Amino acid sequence: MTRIYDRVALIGLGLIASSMYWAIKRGGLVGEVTGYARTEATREKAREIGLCDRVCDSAAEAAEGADLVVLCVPVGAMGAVAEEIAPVLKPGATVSDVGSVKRSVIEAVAPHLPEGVHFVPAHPLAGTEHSGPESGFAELFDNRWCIIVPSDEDTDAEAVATLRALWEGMGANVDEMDADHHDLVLAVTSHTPHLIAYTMVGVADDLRRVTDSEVIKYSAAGFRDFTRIAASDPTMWRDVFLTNKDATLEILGRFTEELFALQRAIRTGDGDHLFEYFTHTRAIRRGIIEAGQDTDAPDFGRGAPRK
Ligand SMILES: NC(=O)c1ccc[n+]([C@@H]2O[C@H](COP(=O)([O-])OP(=O)(O)OC[C@H]3O[C@@H](n4cnc5c(N)ncnc54)[C@H](O)[C@@H]3O)[C@@H](O)[C@H]2O)c1
Ligand SMILES: O=C(O)C(=O)C[C@]1(C(=O)O)C=C[C@@H](O)C=C1
Repeated sequence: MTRIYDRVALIGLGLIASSMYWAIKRGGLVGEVTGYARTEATREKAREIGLCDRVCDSAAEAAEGADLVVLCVPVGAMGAVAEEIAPVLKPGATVSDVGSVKRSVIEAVAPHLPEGVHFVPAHPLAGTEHSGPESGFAELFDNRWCIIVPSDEDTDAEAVATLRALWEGMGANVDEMDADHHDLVLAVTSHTPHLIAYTMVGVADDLRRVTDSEVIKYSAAGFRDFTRIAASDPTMWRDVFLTNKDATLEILGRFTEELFALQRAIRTGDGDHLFEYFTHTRAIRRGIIEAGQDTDAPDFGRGAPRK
C-alpha cells in the first residue's frame, strides 16, 4: 500500500470515476476520496453502495482542499465544472480529467484554473458500454493504457510524475502524448469505429422492417460486437464527435474512400482486390497479437504451428 495523494476529488460519478474509486481502494493509494454527482439520485446511489469516502452536494465542496481533482464528466461539460471549482482549488493542487478528447478539454478547462494549480489531462483507454455509478469495477484499468497529455511544455514534472504513479497504482500502463496527436490516434482507434458501429446498428434497424426480428435472432458475433459498442452512452459520444470534429472527419473521409474501393471491387467482381485487401488486414491483426498487444484476444490457433 503506497499512499500517493492525501485527498482526491472525483467529479461526475459514472463508469470511470467509480472504477477509479474501487481501484484506488484496492491499492490503498489515497487517504480520502470525495465525490460529487450532478443529480441527487446519483449521489444517493453512491452513498448507498459506498462509492467515495464522502459524497458532497456540490463540485466545489468536493474539490475544496483536494490535492488532486479529476473531472470525470462528458467532454462537453468539462469547462463549466472547471469554472465552478476554480475558486476553491488549493494552491499546488493538480486538476486532471479522463475525457476521451484532449485538445478541446485543454481549451475549455485551462483558462479557468488559477495560477499555482497544475493541469495534467489524462485519458484511460479502457471502458465498457455501461455507464453510471454502479457500472465501475476495480480491474477496469488493469493492463490498459492511460495517456497523460501535459497541457503545455511548462507542466510541472512532479505533478505529472505523481499522477502517473496514481494511474500505475490503479493498474494502468502510462504513456505521454501531445494533445493533437492523441486526438488523431483516438479518431482512428476509437471514435470512428464507434461511429461505424452506431451506423451499422442503425442500418440493421432499418432492415428490421423487412426481416422482422431475424436481424437480432441470427446476428453473428461481428454484429453483436457492433450492438454492444452502439449501446454506449449517447451524451458521451455526442460530445466526442462534436469536440474531435476535424480528426474524426479526416479519418471518416479516408474510410469512405476505402469503402468505395471495396464497393467497386464487389460490383466489378474484382476478387483479387478483395483477397489482397483482406490478406493485408489479417496480417495487421496477427501482428498486433504477436506483439502481445491484445490482451483480450482469444487463444484460437495460437498453439498451432504456422507456416
Ligand atoms: N465510457 C468509456 O468507455 C470511457 C473511457 C475512457 C474515458 N471516458 C471519458 O470519461 C468521462 C466520463 O465517462 P463515463 O463513461 O464515466 O460516463 P458516465 O455517463 O458513466 O458518467 C458521467 C457522469 O458525469 C455526470 N455529468 C454529466 N453531465 C454533467 C454536467 N454537465 N455536470 C456535472 N456532471 C455531469 C453524469 O451525471 C455522470 O454521473 C467522459 O469524458 C468520457 O469521454 C469514457
Ligand atoms: O471497450 C469499450 O467499450 C470502449 O469503447 C472503450 C473505449 C474504446 O474505444 O476503446 C471507448 C472510449 C474511450 O475513450 C476509451 C476506451
